[in-house]
Amino acid sequence: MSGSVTVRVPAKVNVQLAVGAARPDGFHDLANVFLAVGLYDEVTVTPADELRITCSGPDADQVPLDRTNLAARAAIALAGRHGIEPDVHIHIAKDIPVAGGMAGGSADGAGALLACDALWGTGASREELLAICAELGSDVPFSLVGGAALGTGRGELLTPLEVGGTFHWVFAVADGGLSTPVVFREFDRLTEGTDVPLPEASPVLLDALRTGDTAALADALANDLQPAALSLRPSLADTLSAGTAAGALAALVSGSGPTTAFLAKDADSARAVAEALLASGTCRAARVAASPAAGATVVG
Ligand SMILES: C[C@@](CO)(OP(=O)(O)O)[C@H](O)COP(=O)(O)OP(=O)(O)OC[C@H]1O[C@@H](n2ccc(N)nc2=O)[C@H](O)[C@@H]1O
Ligand SMILES: Nc1ncnc2c1ncn2[C@@H]1O[C@H](COP(=O)(O)OP(=O)(O)O)[C@@H](O)[C@H]1O
Repeated sequence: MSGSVTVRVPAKVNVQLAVGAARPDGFHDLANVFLAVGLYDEVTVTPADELRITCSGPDADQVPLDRTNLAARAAIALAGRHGIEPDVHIHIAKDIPVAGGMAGGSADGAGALLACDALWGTGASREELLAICAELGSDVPFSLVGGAALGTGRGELLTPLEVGGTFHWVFAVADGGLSTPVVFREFDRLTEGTDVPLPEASPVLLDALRTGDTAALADALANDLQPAALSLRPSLADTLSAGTAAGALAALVSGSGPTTAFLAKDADSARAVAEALLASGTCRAARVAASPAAGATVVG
């Protein structure tokens, strides 16, 4: 066992996030239409005397460097199944906003899993890798597969989706994160006493993805967690308005937030919206990215 393996893993945006009522296990059934976007973390694993994690990048100080890190949990889970010690140095080059509703931790979990599988020669099947991903978190299987997919159950049961074109996005990064369980709890509070419908994917939205129709996708974007994220962070309404005023076709909170996502007509428009968002002072950073993006990929 020698050398290192590096895996590149994309962020995601949820183009539709339909949320059902809370289940007895505390999770919510979802119709979660994931789209991988071209913002990436890179996870590098190198043999070491013991499990160790380091992280670089603008948000590195917000990433846990102990065994709660999803990348560490992935290495431990794979090693445990194959009767080996998870003695690796995991380095995360983090470009995905932390606690931003873009599945950065999930990306690192999927990336570390694929990287350790290659480093250790464990030869895990795709099914085994996906099963470990689902144990790590609801979003982790999608980080492995990328592209676009419908996630049902708590989001971990994936059906790949066809995407017929390139979509151009701007992501406005907020100051500070939002906790995913806290946002789901706020959803429960806001929907208390109402009949929460069973979550279902929108055929119109799936068709817009399949045909690569940006205007139709803009009309169909939907996030049931958005009212909860806005209730917890009312200032996000200003960011959403600033992006649409700058020419975005549509705006929504990405997953549990607080990152906000703006769908643009084309790459030039995306750059203009990003500049206007930054100038508006309603976000910490504005990032441009195209979709779909490939899932976790060994790059070195
Ligand atoms: C909301 C979504 C949308 O894709 O992601 P983010 O926007 O936060 O990235 C996901 O459902 C988040 O997935 P993930 O971040 O993997 O969550 P998990 O670790 O599985 O669960 C964390 C907590 O979120 C809540 N949770 C998560 C998924 C789900 N279907 N129902 C839930 O109620 C539960 O309180 C759970 O304890
Ligand atoms: N590798 C990791 N990168 C980022 N956060 C991680 C990681 N492992 C565990 N976490 C924890 O997961 C929380 C959620 O982070 P993240 O996955 O970036 O956001 P989100 O769930 O909103 O997409 C963080 O606050 C952090 O405590």
